[in-house]
Amino acid sequence: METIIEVSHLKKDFQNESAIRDVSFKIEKGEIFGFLGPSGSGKTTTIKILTAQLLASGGKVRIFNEDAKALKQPASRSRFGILTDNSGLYTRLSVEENLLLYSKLYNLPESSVKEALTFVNLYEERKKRISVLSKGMIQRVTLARAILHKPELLFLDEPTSALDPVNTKHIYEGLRKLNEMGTTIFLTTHDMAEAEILCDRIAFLDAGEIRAIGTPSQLKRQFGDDSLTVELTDGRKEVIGKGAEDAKQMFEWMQNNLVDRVMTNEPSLGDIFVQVTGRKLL
Ligand SMILES: Nc1ncnc2c1ncn2[C@@H]1O[C@H](COP(=O)(O)OP(=O)(O)OP(=O)(O)O)[C@@H](O)[C@H]1O
Repeated sequence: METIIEVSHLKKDFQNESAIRDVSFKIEKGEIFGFLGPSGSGKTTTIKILTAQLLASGGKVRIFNEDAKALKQPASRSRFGILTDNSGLYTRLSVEENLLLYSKLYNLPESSVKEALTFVNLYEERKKRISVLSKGMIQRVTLARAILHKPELLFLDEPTSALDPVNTKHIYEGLRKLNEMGTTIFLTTHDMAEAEILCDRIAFLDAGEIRAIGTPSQLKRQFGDDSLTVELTDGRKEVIGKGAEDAKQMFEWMQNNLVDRVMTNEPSLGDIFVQVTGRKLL
């Protein structure tokens, strides 16, 4: 396995406030890794440090096995893409003109613009000026710009925060396709469903610290119980475990055709977040 991002003991202090406290994690090539945390937990600060837009107060960040500062070198620029809320688009130019400028910067063929605009479902609106676009459309143009050069590594800060459900689904499908083609993705979100749908692994961030980290199913196993709720045809609801006595009881119900539905009692990511932080993910 090839490690693409390695963060050790990362710290960031702003004046008197500690925004990131001793954060460590590794991301392997081909992963979609999600930083899940409420507002103010340190997601944007982390992504800014990882993309060399902000200096850390302590710790180490290595991207592509080099110090994160190397991302500023022209040779590294084509290896990654970033989506953040500061769009940096030329508002008087059209969607297409903005992307054509970027395609020239990266020496890409013009066809890359059509491909990226189709990816974000904006090809039909390519002639519109940035100044007349909605927030969600601007987010999609910024995403198109981030993926224009099919980077090896993509940083996405809350990629669907301004999108409607149809475009959100479209973007999820596109990101999965990009990932299948080899792009490693680091994304931040406060949307548990998004983390569960997209991410291979998740870190729960709270007040600048990672409280839990793992695949969604590892986290559910670690923090959940493995009981089952059995709904019986006579209307009873019984909770059973996985021991021998419970298995015998289940067998008996099944023999007597009494089982209507069986459901696992695994916790949602939201339940786990409440369990590890003591507060809700809003
Ligand atoms: N430039 C700055 N100066 C001072 N404090 C800052 C600065 N940037 C961030 N902070 C503080 O650091 C903490 C983490 O902020 P950050 O923007 O990383 O959170 P977040 O998880 O991305 O939140 P959101 O989901 O609302 O974007 C917050 O308490 C914020 O006020």
